[in-house]
Order: sequence, then structure tokens, then C-alpha cells
Amino acid sequence: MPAAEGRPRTLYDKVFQDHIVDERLDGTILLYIDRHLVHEVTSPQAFEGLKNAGRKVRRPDCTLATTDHNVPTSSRKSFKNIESFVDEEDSKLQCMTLEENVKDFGITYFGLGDKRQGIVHIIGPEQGFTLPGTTVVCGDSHTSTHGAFGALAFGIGTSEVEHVLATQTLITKRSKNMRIKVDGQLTPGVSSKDIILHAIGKIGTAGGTGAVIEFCGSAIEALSMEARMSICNMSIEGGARAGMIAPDEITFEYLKGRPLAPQYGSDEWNKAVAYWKSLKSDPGAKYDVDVLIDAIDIAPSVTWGTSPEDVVPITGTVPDPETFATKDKKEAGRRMLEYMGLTAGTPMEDIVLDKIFIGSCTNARIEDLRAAASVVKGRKVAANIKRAMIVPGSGLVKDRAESEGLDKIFLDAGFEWREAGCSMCLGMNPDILAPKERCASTSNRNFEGRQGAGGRTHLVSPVTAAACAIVGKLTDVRKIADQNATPRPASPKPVEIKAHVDERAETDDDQRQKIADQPEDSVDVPHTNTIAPHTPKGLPKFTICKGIAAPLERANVDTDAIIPKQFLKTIKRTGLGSALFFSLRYNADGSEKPEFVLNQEPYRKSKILVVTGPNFGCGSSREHAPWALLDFGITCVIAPSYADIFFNNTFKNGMLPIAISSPTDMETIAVEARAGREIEVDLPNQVIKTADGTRICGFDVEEFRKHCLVNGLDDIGLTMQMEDKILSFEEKMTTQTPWLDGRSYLKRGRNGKLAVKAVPVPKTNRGEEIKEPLEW
Ligand SMILES: CC(C)[C@H](C(=O)O)[C@@H](O)C(=O)O
Ligand code: SF4
Repeated sequence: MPAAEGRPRTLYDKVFQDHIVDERLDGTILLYIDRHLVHEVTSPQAFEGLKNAGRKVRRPDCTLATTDHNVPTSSRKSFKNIESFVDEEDSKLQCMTLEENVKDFGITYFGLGDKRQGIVHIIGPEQGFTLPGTTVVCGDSHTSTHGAFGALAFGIGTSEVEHVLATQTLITKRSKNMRIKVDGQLTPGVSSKDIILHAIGKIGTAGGTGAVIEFCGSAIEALSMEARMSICNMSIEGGARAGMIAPDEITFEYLKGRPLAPQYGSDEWNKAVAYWKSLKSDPGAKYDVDVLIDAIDIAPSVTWGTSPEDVVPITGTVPDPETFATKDKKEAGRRMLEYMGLTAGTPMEDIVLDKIFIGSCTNARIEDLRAAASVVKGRKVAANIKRAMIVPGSGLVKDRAESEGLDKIFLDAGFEWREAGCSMCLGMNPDILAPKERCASTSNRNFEGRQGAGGRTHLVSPVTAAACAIVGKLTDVRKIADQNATPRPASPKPVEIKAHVDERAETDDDQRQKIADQPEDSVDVPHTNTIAPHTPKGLPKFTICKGIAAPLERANVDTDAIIPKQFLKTIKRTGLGSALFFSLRYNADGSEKPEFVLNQEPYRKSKILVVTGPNFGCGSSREHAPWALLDFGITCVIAPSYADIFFNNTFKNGMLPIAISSPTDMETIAVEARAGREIEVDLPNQVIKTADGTRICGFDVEEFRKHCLVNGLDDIGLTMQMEDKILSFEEKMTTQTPWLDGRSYLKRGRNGKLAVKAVPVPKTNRGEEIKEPLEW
């Protein structure tokens, strides 16, 4: 896996190696984190943990926060503060909690009154916060986006957010190297979104598990930074830990003049560029997995099912599950068609749509809006489309688009022109689909219920979404737009950073909002705020777990299915058990589905979950998934394989995920579970037994993780004991890569004020004084 000293190294090997603070014999690594992005959904419990333990944020200067998932995208003309602006109580509480935390911990924050607010993965690159060769994390799976700069960027769970806030490091291990090489020239109408959809269709949603994917080849090199970001963004949908692209002149050009990048032309800039130029894979570097794609084979692509791997060319038809390879796949395919309301053999272009969503961290940048506008210009949204929304990725993207007149093009055509946020990508705010509504969406996930309970999502590129809006059906953009809709290689000039503004664009979409149907996800959200808070005392020890094991006969179970978005609004870690597997477990009227395993005896008391299909816990990084399992009473999961972030998150909560690669062993365990018999998981001896003590099989677990579980250890406390090593790493960093110290940005004095003043902490955690106020 890792390249030994002196051997040719990949881009990933280089960036990873440069950030190692400490390495244990079992391969556990303490990795330094250069950049930490924070949003309101996955941070409250982390800050609460810090407060309970009396810990500080180690590097407020390397941390940037915004609010994006919960925020309404309606007009902000009369915006005064979050409290009066956000109606929904849980969303309001989550946003206000973030505002409180950024003040308490001195973190720079772009709130709704600031044009720099936007989707966390849009604002990082936009500000130059994301830089080549850095390690970037966020409590969000699409952190992979930032890999487009040659950064090692990946999503983490909330416990890891707390770990990074407290120590600026992360406990991790090396990933495998995977390469996806796309050579040749894209044909007209094909954009970077189609490249990544095509690639995921080829490798599958678990294809990148345990690996970091390097995207390369002439087709990738020709892309703009924004197009590259769309590709890396969706690496997580291919199961990868991260996606990376080697930085080049296009990258450097994009970074020039960005407020948080080293100042263009300065010594620091020149030094940084010299380093960035070394960030490419050495000739002869070895990859564990190699995938080759010819650009000519990529058509405008679209998903037909409920997993991002269910991809066909727009000219294709809905596949027939009866032709799928295995019994499980046939069954899953039938279920998907039923959910999607589709019949095998239907031409994709015959599928009639209800809504269009152009937005999300995948496709809400200025080039995406320009490309969509070029298709829409002079045309009208089809009469059958109930709602067509454009949601810019940030306030600055919105401003820029307005200065180019794009808003007018969209409004004239009948689109809504909204304010920045995640919006209908996952519908934590009021923008959602009603049951059975069908949407062409430029977002990244088509899971069941993703855009609203019962909603049906087809993932497409911005130009395809625009064409779909005009025709009212899934449409081949090449039929209605004669120009080459591929985003151009040239990156836009850096957006102008303006001072704090409260007044928003003039577009009055309030009226539109009234007439547009705004269904609610009808759920009874468990009240979680009365339950005891998480304390830093450590975790319950995990030694032997004996109990009923519930069989779950599914593959690719995503964390949206384990715990849907409406339950992510809690600011606590507890109380989610009743919402576990919500839509699989309950009917729309709240009654139980008797056929679901956890609604049956003896499985209501299960302590172990036995999942027969691979890739359990894929998709979002939400730690709410293990919290929900734990709250239900499940402390151990046994499955053939897991998605990386979910796997990490379980350990952080004192749970044990066991991967069983032998199908025979897996089946023996499943037989016990189906029979409703108890099984025993013995962690110290690493063995699984039947109720009467007969050995079924052994299992692997990393030494350090086992040690923490068996002893109930709080790994933040352990890491803090490595203070000397962290400090000397930081000293080296300040000397060798001074542009990574956030403090040096502050010294240069930035324009623009913070909407929420995050200035009361005059010292970094290292005890160094910050003389200038936190204004970039
Ligand atoms: C809320 C967050 C945990 C989640 C993620 O990690 O991806 C969200 O952004 C999503 O897209 O589902
Ligand atoms: S995937 Fe959607 S919800 Fe998640 S960060 Fe991106 S825009 Fe937001």
C-alpha cells in the first residue's frame, strides 16, 4: 500500500506523508490537519464535548464556519438575524447554536448576513482557504470536493470534528491508492458531472472503498477548477475516502487573488507555488486499483435508480432488473423501480418530470450557472414543471451571476432565483419534494427520500437539468442546445470580496414560495434535548457482546436510510433510537411496518445487527447513524464491508463494526440471526460464537481500536498527551509552509467584516497572541 522510502510515490502518498505527526507500529497514524471547515449540522455535539471537557479550539485560525444545510433559501431582503429568519424550531436552534459556538471559541464565521456565506464546500475554495497540498476536513462527506486542488480532503464524523477542534489532528491510517484516468476529449454536451457519473456507474458505490482516488488523464487536465471540484466532490459516491487531482497552472491561476491564498506575487506565493509544483505522482508510482476511461465513451448521463451507481446514458432505457447478475441485485433492482415509479425498458427521455433543482456543492458554482443559463436563454420552463429552482452555492456566486445577468435569464424562463444553501439537495430546509414527485437534480445523491420522503431523484449535469426544465422530461441536452455546453477550461476571475451586507437581492420570491407547494416531511421528531449530555469521561468498555442479532438482508445501506435528514437537527447525541431506519420501519401514518425486522420479536431487543450485503453505511458522514443504532441498543454490526466514514464513526462511540469477508462465515452468522438465536461477539479473543459457545469464526480489528474499545478510552485525551509532537510539527510547518498559518492571513488585514463577531479570544490555543481582530 504505502510507498516505501525511495520508491516512486503518488500524489496521495506525498501529501499524507507530509502531515504525519506520529506513527504507531500497527499503522495507526496521527495526521496533522491544516484546514477545518465547520457547519451547523455536525458540530453542536463536538463543541458541547469541548465545553464539557473544558477544552479549547487549538487552531481557530485554521477553522472556518458557515451555516448552510438548514437555511431557508427565500429572500433575505428583510434578514435581521437567524432567530427571526429561520422558522423551523430545530433548524433555528442548530443555526443559533453554531453562532454561539463560533463566538465562544473565536472561530471565523460567515452567517446569513454575509455574502460570503454559502455551502461549506463552495466557500472554502472561493476564499482560498483550500490550498494545494493541505489536509482538509469537515464533518461532511463531500469534503472530498477540495481534493481538486491536490489537497487530501475527506469527511469526518462529529467525534472526529471534536478531535480536530481540540488537537488539530486526526487518528487515521493509510488508504489504498486508486487511479481513474480519463483520456481524450469530451464530446459536446458532456460535462465533468457526466465524467463522474459515468465513472461511478463503472466502479460502483463501493468501488473506491478504503482508497483515495487520483483523477488524471488529458480529459481531467483540460478541465477548469470548478469542473474538477464536481468530480472530486462525488468521489465519496464511489465509496472513496477522498478524490485528488494534481495541482497545475489552472489551479494556481484560480488561486491568484483569493483572499486566503498567499498574496499573489509575494515571496510566500512563489515559495508556495514551488512546493505545489512538486505535488504530482512520480513516474512509475504504483496504484492498487487502476481504471481507464476513454472520454469518447462518456455521454450525458442520468441515474435511473436510488443509488448513484445506477447510471445510464440519457439515450438509454430503464434497465430490466431480471437481467441483473445475482438474486440480491434483481431484488434490489425491482425495489428501486417500484420506488422510482419506473418500468423496465422505458426510454429515459420519455420520463416526465415535476421539479428541477440546479444547486448543491456539486454544481452550484458560477460556471455551472453559466452553462445552465446558456441552455435556458430565450426559452421557457415547460408547463408541467411545478417548480424549477436555481440555488447558487454562495452569496458571492449569486452576486457574480447577477452581475452577468444570469438571474434575469433564469427568471425570464420561469425559474426561481434563490439564496445560497444546500436546499433541495437534502431538504433540511423547506425545499423538498412531495411523495412521488420526480426531480432532475444537479446534486449528488438519489437515495430513497433524499430530497423529501417518497421523492424521486434523477442525478444529472447542470446543462442536462436546464434542458429537462425546458422540455419537461429527462432530455438529451444535445437536442436542444447546439453549442458545446462543456464548462470551459478557463476559471473565472476571483470574486470580489465585499464588506458585510444585510440587504439582499431584489428578487421577490416570497410570492413564488407561497404558490409553490411546500410539502412537509411528516415525521414526529423525537425530542432529544432532555437527555443527559455526552461527557468526556470516556466510553463504556466493549469486551463481550451477547444478544439477539437482527438480520438485515440488504446491500449498500446508506446513512440516509439509517437515519433520514429530518433527524439531523438535534444538537444532542442521544434520543435517535426511535427514528432508526425510519422509512423502512414506519408507514406514512406513523404505524409500524410489520415486515421490517426490528418491528418483529425477538428483534426488538437486538444488540447486534447482521447485514448480509456489502457497503453498509455509505453516503453521508452523519454520526447520527451510529448514535441511532446505539440508542436503539445495537452496539455491534456484522457485515461483509462498510463505508469508511461510518466505520470510523462507530468506533468513536464504543461500538464494534466487524467486517466478515468469507461468504460462508457470513451465511452461518445470518442463519443464527434469522433463527432468532443469540450470538456472542468476544472482542478480546476476536471470535464470534453461537449461543451455546460454538465458534463460528474469528475477525480482524486494528490493535489501537481494540485497545480503545476494551478500555473505554477517550482518544482526544490520548492525543493530547502527544502535545510535544504536535507542537514541534506546528513549528516545522510555520517555518516550511508559513502560508498555512491562519495568523499570517490576519496580519495582512483582510477586507470585510464578520456578520457574527468571532473575536473575543485574543490567543490561539498555543498561547500566542492574535493582535489583529479576526477580519479577513
Ligand atoms: C449533514 C451531513 C452530515 C451530510 C454529509 O455528510 O454528507 C450532508 O451534507 C449530506 O449531503 O447528506
Ligand atoms: S451534498 Fe448537499 S447537503 Fe451535503 S453538503 Fe453538499 S449541498 Fe449540502
